[in-house]
Amino acid sequence: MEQLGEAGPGRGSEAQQPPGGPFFTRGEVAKRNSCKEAWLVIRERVYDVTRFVEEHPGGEEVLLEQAGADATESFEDVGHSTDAQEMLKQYFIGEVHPVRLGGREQSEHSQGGSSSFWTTWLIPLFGALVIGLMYRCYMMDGKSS
Ligand code: HEM
Repeated sequence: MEQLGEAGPGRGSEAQQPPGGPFFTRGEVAKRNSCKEAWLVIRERVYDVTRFVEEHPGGEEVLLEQAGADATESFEDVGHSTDAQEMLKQYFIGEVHPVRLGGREQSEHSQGGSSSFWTTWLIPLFGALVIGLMYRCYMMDGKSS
């Protein structure tokens, strides 16, 4: 709910052409999937419809079914009126941020890359050191006898 406060000033006229944030991941939206908190994604924008669920002319069930998910298709399939499109603004809280998602995926990849670097180089290096030491001991043994 803390994001609601943050998003407050962004409502109204700014919601039509949001300036940028706040941004939410689809994972964050997916957690808001109950009647206590119901968020929807419509055209890459995030809407908090918690207080609208009971007022929805199409019934609360359809909204709760879509809560936490991307409702773009269902919203458009119904052929909502321009009034309904206008109403969206009231519930706008932010946008889905694909860059942030991409960034996280990338960093996971690079982390995986660095761990494979260690397994690729450190283990063989350690093995070579042990073999070298064993060879040296073997040679010294040969010399002493
Ligand atoms: C914040 C999102 C939504 C808003 C503001 C909204 C608003 C409205 C409004 C104002 C109506 C009255 C008819 C009209 O003016 O078009 C309506 C009807 C309806 N809505 Fe929504 N709606 C939303 C999301 C959804 C979603 C996600 C679904 C789909 C599952 C849905 C399904 C329906 C249905 C089935 C009707 C009844 C249509 C009819 O009686 O012909 N709505 N909605």
